[in-house]
Amino acid sequence: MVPMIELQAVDYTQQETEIIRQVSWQLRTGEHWAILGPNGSGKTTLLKLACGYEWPSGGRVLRHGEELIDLREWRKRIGWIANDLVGKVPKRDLALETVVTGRTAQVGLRYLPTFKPSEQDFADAAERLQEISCSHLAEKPFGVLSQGERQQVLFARARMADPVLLVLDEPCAGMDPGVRERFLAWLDAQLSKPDGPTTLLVTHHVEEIMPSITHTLLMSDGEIAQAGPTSEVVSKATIESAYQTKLAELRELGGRRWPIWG
Ligand SMILES: Nc1ncnc2c1ncn2[C@@H]1O[C@H](COP(=O)(O)OP(=O)(O)OP(=O)(O)O)[C@@H](O)[C@H]1O
Repeated sequence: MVPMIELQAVDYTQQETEIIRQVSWQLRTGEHWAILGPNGSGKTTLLKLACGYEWPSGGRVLRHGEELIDLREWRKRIGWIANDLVGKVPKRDLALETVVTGRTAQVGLRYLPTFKPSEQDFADAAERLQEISCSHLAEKPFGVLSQGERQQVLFARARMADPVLLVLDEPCAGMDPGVRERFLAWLDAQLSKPDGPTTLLVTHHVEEIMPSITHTLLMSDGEIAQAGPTSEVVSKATIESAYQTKLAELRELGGRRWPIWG
């Protein structure tokens, strides 16, 4: 099978600083990957290169085996759920209205003069919420939702564009442990579905790599330190080396790996 995305010896330099060096990696349709790595190691830059928001300074990025594709069309098929999006959604827009805006690249339904959703758009949005067991959120203003519920609504919104790839950039940042655990259990159930979209999850926390996220890529100082099955990549030695700190133990429990620092 031709990879959905293939990076071949990719370099990325800005202001004479090498941010990404000689990165080669393949993402195949249906795979779910976690992207780990210390602050500033190049995770977001790698995603931007893979998704076509930045151009490499050297090497090649292939999408479905081709280098030259219409990037505007390609980007439309990527659901990128970043935390800055949460801050951009008007608080009084209802969850259903927020999901509807997944048909455009913008948020804020009441402020989009050129986008007048049809009844079918609203019906599709309701279906997206129903698919992920979140119909009860439809009539709630986005501003009153918990952080976990906001991520669920943005997930449904991303699915309005029928994405081939979902990118979740630190979705659990700022969640309390209960909200986080419920969100992760829900996410794991979504990603375990056979028709679930190919997914990349950026996180700083090893225990957020749920069993459905079968592959992990570890960035270190602009290079891939390791990439492959989560069970091989996420080990005590690699985590200690990546974060330059001691682990007393990396405990396996419930299909997840829990670091005990110190
Ligand atoms: N356009 C740019 N110009 C100059 N430096 C940049 C640019 N984009 C990124 N960098 C630098 O490249 C490095 C990698 O940034 P990147 O955002 O990819 O890291 P990250 O692993 O996602 O970090 P974090 O975990 O803190 O979000 C950082 O040192 C950052 O300051």
